[in-house]
Amino acid sequence: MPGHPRIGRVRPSYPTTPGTFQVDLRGLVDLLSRHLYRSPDVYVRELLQNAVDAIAARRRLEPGVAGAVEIEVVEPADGPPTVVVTDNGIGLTGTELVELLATIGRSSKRGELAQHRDFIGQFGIGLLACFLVADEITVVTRSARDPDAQALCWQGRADGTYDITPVDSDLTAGTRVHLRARTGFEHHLTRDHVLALARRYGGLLTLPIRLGSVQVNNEPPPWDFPALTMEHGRESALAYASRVLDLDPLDAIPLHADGVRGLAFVLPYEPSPAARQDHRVYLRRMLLSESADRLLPDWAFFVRCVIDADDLSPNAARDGFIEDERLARVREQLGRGIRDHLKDLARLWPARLAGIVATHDAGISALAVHDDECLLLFADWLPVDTSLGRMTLGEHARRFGELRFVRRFDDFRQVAPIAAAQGRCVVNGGHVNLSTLLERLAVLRPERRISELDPTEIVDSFADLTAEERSEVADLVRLAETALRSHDVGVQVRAFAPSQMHATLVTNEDSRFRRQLDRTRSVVDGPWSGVLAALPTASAANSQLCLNVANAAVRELARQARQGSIMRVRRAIELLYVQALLLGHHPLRDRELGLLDDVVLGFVEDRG
Ligand SMILES: Nc1ncnc2c1ncn2[C@@H]1O[C@H](COP(=O)(O)OP(=O)(O)OP(=O)(O)O)[C@@H](O)[C@H]1O
Repeated sequence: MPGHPRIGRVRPSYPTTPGTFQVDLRGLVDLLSRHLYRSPDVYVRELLQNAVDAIAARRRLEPGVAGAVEIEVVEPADGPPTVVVTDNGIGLTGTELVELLATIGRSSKRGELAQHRDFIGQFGIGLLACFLVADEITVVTRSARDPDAQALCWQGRADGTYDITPVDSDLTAGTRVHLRARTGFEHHLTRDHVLALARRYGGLLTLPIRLGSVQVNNEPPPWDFPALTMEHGRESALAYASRVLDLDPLDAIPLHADGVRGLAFVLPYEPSPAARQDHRVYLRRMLLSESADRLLPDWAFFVRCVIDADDLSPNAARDGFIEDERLARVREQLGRGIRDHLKDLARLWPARLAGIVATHDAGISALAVHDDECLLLFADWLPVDTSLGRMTLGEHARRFGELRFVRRFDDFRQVAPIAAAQGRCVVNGGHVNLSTLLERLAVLRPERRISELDPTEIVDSFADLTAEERSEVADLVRLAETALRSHDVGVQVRAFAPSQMHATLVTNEDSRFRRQLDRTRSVVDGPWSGVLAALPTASAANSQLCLNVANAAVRELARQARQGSIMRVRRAIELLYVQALLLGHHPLRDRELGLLDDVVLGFVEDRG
């Protein structure tokens, strides 16, 4: 029938009964090497881990058995190097060889046994890492479960085939894994390389691990150093960081959490905000990763730590832990430990804490914007620029009590010399995030009396002139007002320090916006020019040129104004206005540029 497939009687070329998945082992190993493991070197970690787990399993059977792992490297002159790893662990029976070694994803360390958490492995894929460096894995094993067990040899090949044969072996109980380097991977199996890898991965294991006659693990773990509050412990920790992490840290912090111990080192440089947290993590004293992330709260970006965990679950790539409740709890506890240590520093070694915050203030500030806890922890140690120099917020609070800040860098530049001459401390809130942090701190710590300062307040605080002084400058004010009327600027005369300053231009937020708008109007064409033209222009009420009668040149100008030197005074006023604009980093509009041009031309012509 058209449109319907025909059911024919021809036998199909594929099996029609239920089957089992087949695995293309080479494809799987390629996948692991490219996407799961960072380097073929992980094969040493997987072999050591299996040996340690096998000894743990044997100890369940025979508590107190002395475990040991031997590594041997054979480097023949005319062939690829071979690595042999021997343990005296539980060994494997013939059935276990088929079920566990030859079944990908099958592990003896899951289920009921895993509850005891003696084992490091759990996924049943670790042994495959050996195929990254060898085409064949040979396992000779004798099970410790049966005193009469026969030694067996399992040979697994990268093409997915294996065979098992009984063999004669000197192995009493345990397992011996032989690997011969694949072409192109010889380097990974050379003696020096294997020794370095064994030290890296197994250097802190408690079981004796030997490569030939060399004991691989003879170092105490860093978390066993004497208390870091004791100078000796601190020195050992810092020396460890320099030797193992290639780091010269600002401080070492002891870490403790449920089933976790370790040290955190404060970085001596500012890490990029996007950088990963590269922590060195051990699982039951076996190195899991040197670049684990997400172990600490985000705010602790300035430390790098070394930890050993009993109970956290590694991810399949073994470059970190699985994100679960246990990890979340440990992260919280480690964060608390770091915070407590910093609080202790504030009390006992304030100079050390000041050094830490001085190095990491940009990152700390960025984080504190969203994290009140971080803000409160570090606030007193954050450095700020003030009209009286750089100091920490804590020092500011001790010296001045109340804190006044200006929001913009340009306002600070304008206000700082005047405030400094008056002995007033004004904080520059123009640094990234600082005014936001100060506003938040004002809410969190109201007793600190933190508030924004409008730059016009500075002028308002200048003492008024006496009646006599006022009459002396009356002509100057009149002339100046006339000269600047077309620029929408009012004029005041006051006496203020520093006396070298001729004048200051005081503007508020509104006039700054309008000034910016005026400037934009002059450069915008097209449909927007009509919209911009309809907006109001800057008004005199918002900008005030405050002339400083304490300045000798301004007093001379007042004298010349009284004598009627109208043009000269006018030109000088215009010059002082443009100078004040430039000092305050105000954008110059076209007419102010024209003014500057006129003034310069006037001087040139006078000279001519
Ligand atoms: N040296 C050994 N002694 C005894 N049994 C072993 C040894 N090496 C491997 N096995 C057995 O083979 C199984 C598979 O090992 P494999 O390394 O592939 O995975 P795993 O260690 O269970 O888990 P993971 O993938 O997390 O490492 C193990 O669960 C264990 O039962």
